[in-house]
Amino acid sequence: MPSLDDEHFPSTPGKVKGERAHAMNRQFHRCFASTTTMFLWALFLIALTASYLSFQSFVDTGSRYLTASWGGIQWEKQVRTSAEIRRSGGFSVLVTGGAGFVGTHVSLALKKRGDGVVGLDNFNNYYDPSLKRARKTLLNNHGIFVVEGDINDARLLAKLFDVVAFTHVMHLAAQAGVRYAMENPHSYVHSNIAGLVALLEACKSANPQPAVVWASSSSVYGLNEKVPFSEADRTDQPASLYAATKKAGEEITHTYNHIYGLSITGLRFFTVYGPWGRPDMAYFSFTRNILQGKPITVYRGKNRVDLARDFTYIDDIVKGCLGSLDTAGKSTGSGGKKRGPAPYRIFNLGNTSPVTVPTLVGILERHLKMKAKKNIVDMPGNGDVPFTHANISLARMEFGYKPTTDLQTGLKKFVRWYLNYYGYNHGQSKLVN
Ligand SMILES: O=C(O)[C@H]1O[C@H](OP(=O)(O)OP(=O)(O)OC[C@H]2O[C@@H](n3ccc(=O)[nH]c3=O)[C@H](O)[C@@H]2O)[C@H](O)[C@@H](O)[C@@H]1O
Repeated sequence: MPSLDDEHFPSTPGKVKGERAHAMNRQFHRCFASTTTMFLWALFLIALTASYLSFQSFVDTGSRYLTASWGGIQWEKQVRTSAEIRRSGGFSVLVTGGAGFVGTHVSLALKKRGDGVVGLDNFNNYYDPSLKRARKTLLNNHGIFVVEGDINDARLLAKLFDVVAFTHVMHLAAQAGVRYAMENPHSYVHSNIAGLVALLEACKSANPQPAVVWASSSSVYGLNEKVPFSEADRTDQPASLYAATKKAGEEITHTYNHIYGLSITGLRFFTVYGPWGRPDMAYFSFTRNILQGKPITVYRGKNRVDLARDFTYIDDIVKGCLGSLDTAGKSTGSGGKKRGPAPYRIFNLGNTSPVTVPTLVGILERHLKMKAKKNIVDMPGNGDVPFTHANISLARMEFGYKPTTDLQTGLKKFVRWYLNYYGYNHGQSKLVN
């Protein structure tokens, strides 16, 4: 049986040898030529990719400089002027989340008493950014400059500390909202973990180091059932990713206090509400829906028990924030080196009188003079906790914290603001959320 080779090659042995060698030579050349071509092509493609990437980074860098909303002599002047202290013994405070709900109120209160204030806000679209812009205008009208930028931008933070020797940082920038964490978990890690670390890095390196007061949350109590919630209670059972990032923040700030001597105060806010509030919160979205004649969803706990919150009015929270700043105590480090122990404190800032969600709806109905269309549904497993209730004795002892506004009074002020801000067209033209 002829082999395959015999079929392909002539039968004369000598010739076969020469022909075969020639053929193999040709094969080799062809092969070599095609390898070289492939190699050249590969080189060409690598060069093309590299030049594309460097072009992209050139475009990015270029556009960063073209579109950067910070930097320059005029910008620095605005920052410096805004940070000017106008009372003896006053502070210069960097307020992160400056165009946020609590940030706006705290900034105004600080400015009013003569402290210097610079806001920092990234104006993200978690909720209607036009509300944040309106708050910014309000702040500008009171001589407060709000820098547009992200707490994750280390260069911006370094620049701010370069321009102003901030005595305090009121850190309120965060991804808020308990239930949204299921939709966009990474935004919580980005702002509440990475952003917090970026901020603490800047604070620890600053010379002098500022004292840091920052917003933790009542949600850290998670599945804790002991009431009222005291600072020493368990906080190792968070019910939502949001709560977990706030709890992580308490641990992270502790390490910066321990290693670098940063003065740290964490404030556990309890469901803060009021004028200029957050449209994603229940009292706000209920008001909008009631005015628009749309239904509202009222969650109900296990065994048909109503959910309850220790709703806390914004003016009381502001007093708590200022009291915390006033008693913060100094950071001890400088240039990233600890010089001695610094204070590390955590306080509840609540109202101490929980109110059920249906009662909240009833109060809104009375203030709005309209009936709500209620859909009552069992609380979905979305990170919510059935109730919150603050023990505030620690804050009372430390800086005389004493909330004075009940929900009825506070919601009346909120509704007045809401109607004034959105008008009687039920907010349809202004609200996005
Ligand atoms: O105290 C806190 O630490 C937290 O307070 C609020 O979180 P939450 O108490 O859940 O506030 P809302 O979203 O306004 O909800 C209030 C109550 O209304 C209920 N609710 C909410 C939305 C809704 O459509 N229906 C409804 O019944 C919730 O279950 C909850 O019991 C804030 O949104 C958080 O950012 C903050 O950290």
